Amino acid sequence: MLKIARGRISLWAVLGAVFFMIIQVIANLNLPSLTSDIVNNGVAKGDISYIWKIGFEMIGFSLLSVAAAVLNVLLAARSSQKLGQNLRSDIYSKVMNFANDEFNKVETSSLITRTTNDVVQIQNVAMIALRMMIMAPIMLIGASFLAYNKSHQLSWIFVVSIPVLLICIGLIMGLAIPRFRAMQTKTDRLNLVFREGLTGVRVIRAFRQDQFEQDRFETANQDYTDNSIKVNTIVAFAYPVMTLIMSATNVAIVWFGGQLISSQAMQVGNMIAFMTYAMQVLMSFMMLAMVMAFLPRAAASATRIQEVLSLDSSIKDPEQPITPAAGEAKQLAFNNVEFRYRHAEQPALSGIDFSAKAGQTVAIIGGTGSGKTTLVNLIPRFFDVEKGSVNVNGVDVRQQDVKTLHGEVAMVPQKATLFTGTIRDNMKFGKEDATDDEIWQALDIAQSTDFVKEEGGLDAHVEQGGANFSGGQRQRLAIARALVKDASTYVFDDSFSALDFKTDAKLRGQLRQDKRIQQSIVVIVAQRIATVADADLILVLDNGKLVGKGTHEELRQSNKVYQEIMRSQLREGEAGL
Ligand SMILES: Nc1ncnc2c1ncn2[C@@H]1O[C@H](COP(=O)(O)OP(=O)(O)OP(=O)(O)O)[C@@H](O)[C@H]1O
Repeated sequence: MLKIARGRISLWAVLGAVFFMIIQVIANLNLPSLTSDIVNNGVAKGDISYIWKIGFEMIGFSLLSVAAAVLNVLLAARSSQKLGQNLRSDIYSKVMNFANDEFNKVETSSLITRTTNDVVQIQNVAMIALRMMIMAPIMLIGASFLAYNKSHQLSWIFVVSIPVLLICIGLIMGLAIPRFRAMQTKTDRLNLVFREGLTGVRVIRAFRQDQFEQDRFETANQDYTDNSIKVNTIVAFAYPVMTLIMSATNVAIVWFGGQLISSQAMQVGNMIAFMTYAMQVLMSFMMLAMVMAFLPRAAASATRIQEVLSLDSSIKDPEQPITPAAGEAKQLAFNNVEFRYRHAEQPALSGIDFSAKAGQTVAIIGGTGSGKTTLVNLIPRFFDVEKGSVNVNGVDVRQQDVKTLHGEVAMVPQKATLFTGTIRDNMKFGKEDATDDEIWQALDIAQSTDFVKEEGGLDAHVEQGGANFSGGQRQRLAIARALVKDASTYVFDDSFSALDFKTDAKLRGQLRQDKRIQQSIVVIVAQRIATVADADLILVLDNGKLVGKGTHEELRQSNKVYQEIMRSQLREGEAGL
């Protein structure tokens, strides 16, 4: 836990909090002694001026204690909130730099729990640490010593009450701690089921799985609730037990103290002070117990946060990045590439070898799961190849600065993702200073002008994930967003499949005529022969292997897989040729 706090919490604020806490405890420890003085020497002897004098001293210590407590709380609250803020920022920027592999290691829902709930646990424990964890030991030692000083004869009461208290605390904590620990994993599960239900709500309805999903959520919810109820019941049980022990201690002090007073072996003031110190001793144990209850849960949270923070992105910048020479003709080359997903037995791609230069279009066609998406994901180095190399503009992608490389590749992923904001905000994603003219031009090529105008132009609102647009419209907006960016390679991963034949053809026609695109390389992943037919180079993939490479005419005449795809589409009247 200390590891994740290091560097994220201000040392000065912590030292300040500790300092004021020490002042508060010293002031609190002085008050019972002054009470005993006022009773023994003032009240008992009727010395009014002594009562005034000690009374003022007591007011002074009380004010000092309050002021120190306020300053301690302020500093502790500030430090713990800052710690939480820094942790959230660090987790977020770490996750943003994750490669695809790391997302497979930690579930997205768990990442959200770790950034929110787990961080709150750390904040809470930091707050408690800066108050109770400092206060309890000082108060325990100070109060025990002062109580013994006030009355040696009554000190044996501690010998009974402290072990009884410790046994009760031990039993309660023994029952509560494992359940406290389980809270985080149960929160994870609850979030996972809730998130899946939310994102898949339409599918759930369409498959009439509402009841199944509801039951699944209820099970997770019930599990979480049962655990919370158990924890709270145990903790609630602690309160009356502690009060009982404290009351019993008080009764014992009054009983035996009274006998000592009547035999003139003790003064009344000393008994009152002893009683207060006894309460402070027992309170210290209770505070320590509370800290112990919070610590395991926070320790579990700290481990979960540390797991994320220590995950190193598998895609790293090289020590000495090579920047492709400016002004040279753009090019893209795959040199005998082999790639395997982590833990996969078979390579997802092997023997991929092709190259393209500025102005050319490379199309990739193949059946479902043949490796098309995997291939294009290697261009912006979302994964590293196992053998061979991927070169963008003449330099191996592994030797380039990752951010610079991403600047060179404009990608339209298979699943179009838009962000909350306006259409303009979304369009500027790849080029912050894009002008409205540039945006309209990109929207025009992407065949989106009409519906964007209908929606209210560039200021039209885009809901979360682009929910207020149809699948085809989202796809076109994602295409336009990529076109706004100045890149040397434009990748369209099955982006035209949601378009009808006519729009698809029009879009590709306009793409070919665009001056900027003419100086770049276009990579199109498609299922339809019509979409790939006019490409300069068509790659035919089958089961991760490159089984055909050439133009439409060449492949049509000699490539069996290509011919089979053509035949199946002609049968279905889909080829559009
Ligand atoms: N993250 C992943 N981890 C492990 N295996 C994966 C992963 N993504 C894809 N694969 C596997 O790699 C192979 C190629 O998948 P890929 O998504 O590249 O195919 P595709 O040709 O794009 O398919 P589609 O046309 O259906 O999108 C498949 O067998 C798939 O199961």
